[in-house]
Amino acid sequence: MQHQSSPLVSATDNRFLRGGPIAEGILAEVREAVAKATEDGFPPRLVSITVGEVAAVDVYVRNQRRKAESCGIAFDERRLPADTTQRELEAAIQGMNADPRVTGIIIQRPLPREINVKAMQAAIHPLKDVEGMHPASIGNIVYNQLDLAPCTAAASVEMLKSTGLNLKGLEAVVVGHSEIVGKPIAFLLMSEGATVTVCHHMTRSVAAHARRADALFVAVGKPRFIKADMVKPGAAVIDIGINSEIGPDGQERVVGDVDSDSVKDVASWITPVPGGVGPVTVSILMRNTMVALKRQQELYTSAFATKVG
Ligand SMILES: NC(=O)C1=CN([C@@H]2O[C@H](COP(=O)(O)OP(=O)(O)OC[C@H]3O[C@@H](n4cnc5c(N)ncnc54)[C@H](OP(=O)(O)O)[C@@H]3O)[C@@H](O)[C@H]2O)C=CC1
Ligand SMILES: Nc1nc(=O)c2c([nH]1)NC[C@@H]1CN(c3ccc(C(=O)N[C@@H](CCC(=O)O)C(=O)O)cc3)C=[N+]21
Repeated sequence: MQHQSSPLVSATDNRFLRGGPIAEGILAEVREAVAKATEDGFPPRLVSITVGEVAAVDVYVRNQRRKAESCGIAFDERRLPADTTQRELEAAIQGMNADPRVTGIIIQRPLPREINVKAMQAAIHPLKDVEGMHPASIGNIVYNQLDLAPCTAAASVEMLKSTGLNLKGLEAVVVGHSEIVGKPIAFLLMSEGATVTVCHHMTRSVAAHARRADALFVAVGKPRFIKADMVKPGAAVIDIGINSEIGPDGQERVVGDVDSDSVKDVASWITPVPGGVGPVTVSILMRNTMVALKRQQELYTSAFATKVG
């Protein structure tokens, strides 16, 4: 399917950090890894679990399937009914943990309120945690082991790196501190040597912090939350928000958290939505799948290797 690109993105305007080429670069490496693993008898397989009907997740899952299949990764979609209990979901996860054909498990958020998402994330075997959300995976990030990080956070930092800015000592401000986006971004940036400030809904003046940022990461979930007067001239602005709204033409459209019409005149770099962090997030998931597979392969080989003669 052809995605409509943001009207703001123009081929000649290099302030816009387009995600497509970065995503493609990552996928090219993944394709090679998939071919090699398949040849070695370890074909990768992802399982996506969705509970109930969640429109916001559909785009994400569709893009996951498309990218997985384009790399040769098998993709199974399990759609469980909205009234699935936590016990039932846990049992399904245990089954996948035990199934050697399953490389990685993705629990699509949001889950119904009755289900404890943290408990479910922890129920996934750490070796099958391709989203980097298991407490053990998060712990690895804190210990500066960065090869398998939460996808959106890793994608956001990848976008910043594509500017060529030196991250050491860079003033970075992250707005939003959710477990899947804001917090892991802060850890990754610290590991890269940036000086990091994290803002959330109790922060007294988000604007005062944001204006000091050389790199501003925004993951709040509110359209046009960041306006031009909150951005330092010359900054890199990484817009992680994915919000659906009705445009002036009465059509539904996807917008980020940054008022890009005004911010583009102040910032040196800005990521468009759509076409920015989103496609890179999905590619990182594929890369994580191959990191997980490699770990499983190593474990299997060391556990069962028999030397004859
Ligand atoms: N591109 C991608 O791959 C992905 C994009 N997203 C998008 O990113 C956005 C954020 O997602 P997610 O982190 O899951 O959302 P959450 O709703 O979990 O988190 C939003 C964060 O924003 C903070 N916040 C809310 N209002 C304010 C405010 N007025 N000032 C400062 N901080 C505020 C909240 O703080 P507090 O907790 O203190 O209330 C919270 O930490 C959404 O638009 C989502 O769709 C999400 C996942 C992946
Ligand atoms: N466990 C979990 N992890 C997530 O990371 C997670 C989640 N659940 N639930 C839903 C949100 C949302 N999200 C998206 C990621 C990429 C695109 C994406 O690829 N967007 C493209 C296409 C947009 C379009 O086609 O309209 C773009 O921005 O250009 C969209 C949405 C991940 N999330």
